[in-house]
Amino acid sequence: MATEEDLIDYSDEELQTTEAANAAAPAAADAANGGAATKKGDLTVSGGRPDKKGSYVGIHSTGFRDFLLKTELLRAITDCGFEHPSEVQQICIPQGLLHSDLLCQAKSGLGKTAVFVLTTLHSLDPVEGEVQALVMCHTRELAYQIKNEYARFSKYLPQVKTAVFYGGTPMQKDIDLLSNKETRPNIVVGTPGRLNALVREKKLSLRNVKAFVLDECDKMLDQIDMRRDVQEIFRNTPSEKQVMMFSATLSQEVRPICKKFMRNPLEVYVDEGTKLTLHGLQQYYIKLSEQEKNRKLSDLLDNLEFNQVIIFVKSTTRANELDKLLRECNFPSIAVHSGVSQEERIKRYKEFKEFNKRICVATDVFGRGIDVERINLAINYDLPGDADSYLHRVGRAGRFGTKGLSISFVSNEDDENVLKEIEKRFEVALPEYPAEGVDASTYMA
Ligand SMILES: Nc1ncnc2c1ncn2[C@@H]1O[C@H](COP(=O)(O)OP(=O)(O)OP(=O)(O)O)[C@@H](O)[C@H]1O
Repeated sequence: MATEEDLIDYSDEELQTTEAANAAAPAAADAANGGAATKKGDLTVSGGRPDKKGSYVGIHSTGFRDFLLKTELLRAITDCGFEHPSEVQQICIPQGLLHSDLLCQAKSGLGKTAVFVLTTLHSLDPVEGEVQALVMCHTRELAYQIKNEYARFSKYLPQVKTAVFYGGTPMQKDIDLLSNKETRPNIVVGTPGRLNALVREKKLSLRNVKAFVLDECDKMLDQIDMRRDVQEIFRNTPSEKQVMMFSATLSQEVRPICKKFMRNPLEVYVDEGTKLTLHGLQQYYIKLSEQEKNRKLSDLLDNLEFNQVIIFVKSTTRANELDKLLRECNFPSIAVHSGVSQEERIKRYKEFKEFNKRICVATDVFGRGIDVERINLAINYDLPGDADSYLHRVGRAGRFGTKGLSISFVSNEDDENVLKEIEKRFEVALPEYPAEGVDASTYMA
């Protein structure tokens, strides 16, 4: 576990020290593991804790029952319609249940959320008034979504209380909930700014925290303000606890930063770019000028079959303008971005998630983590600035191995460079969208 001093700030100098330390750490983990990292399908696995038979990652579980989870959880899993654990769940849930720290990368949409939700719910001893699990992520809608995942899985555990806290809402409501022992949650989900404010004001006590989770951890630790909040919150938790972090993208640079918060974590990585590509997702680009984008988008929406579509733009202004334009053309559109009130944002998120709207124009607030089952078309009206953001965005379509289609508009030299970066990073050739279109049966489930 990193000491407090280690976490004060991440100057370049300090990072070098950490990298040196971490260069030794995997070797130590491998030695304990009896050899090099293990390959499990698309994943490379190392570190972690031994199970009863002394094996580290060779825990063979084909069904959720093999995890020996609480029966209440197994019932909820069945109700959710989950039949088999995904690869990442097979590897990480048993280790999570052994209280091992986890640093986990796996493709978009393959069920990372259930890893920490099930692990924390299984390990939780719901003592009234004790916050035992703390889960943080980078956007308010994602926090809201995670809170709902806890609700789904704790359906048969009525004594477990979960609450979500994020900015843009009256803090007094959070304080009221936390100040009453009877309403105080056992599991807190939230965004770091609000959580840190509650901790600083001594309204949220973290002294009983046993599990500390960061979803989309690379994003959270990349952004300096968020990282500062995360660190401050971390310092207020006991040193003896389980730390788990997740993302579909974990660059070599961010891994040592994540590991500063951990003790001999199980490390799960997708080290080959090709293996981050979603197999069910067809990806194309269209070269066009900025002026041609609206016409092209309208043609695509008219001609393509889709259940729900998410259209990404680069700014709140553009999101509003495009949404307005689409609605004027009678497309059932909705816009989600940081320029609307928080209450309205959640309302729109729900409308889209519940299939009351089929088209969502969004900025990057919806670029990661958001899980809407029926999205099978993702359009980059504006291409993002980097390959990782692209991967997260297109991963909104084709969830949990389903089929999907993504189309990216390329309208200037910067876009062309990003396109090249995407092809290089994920070792894929991104073809031009065919003039004759794409047969719906190839991307519709
Ligand atoms: N074992 C399972 N069987 C069936 N569906 C599952 C299973 N595990 C997760 N899912 C479903 O798959 C979808 C994607 O899961 P989740 O949102 O956790 O993915 P993720 O790995 O966090 O993706 P991202 O990196 O994009 O955030 C969800 O709708 C979830 O309910």
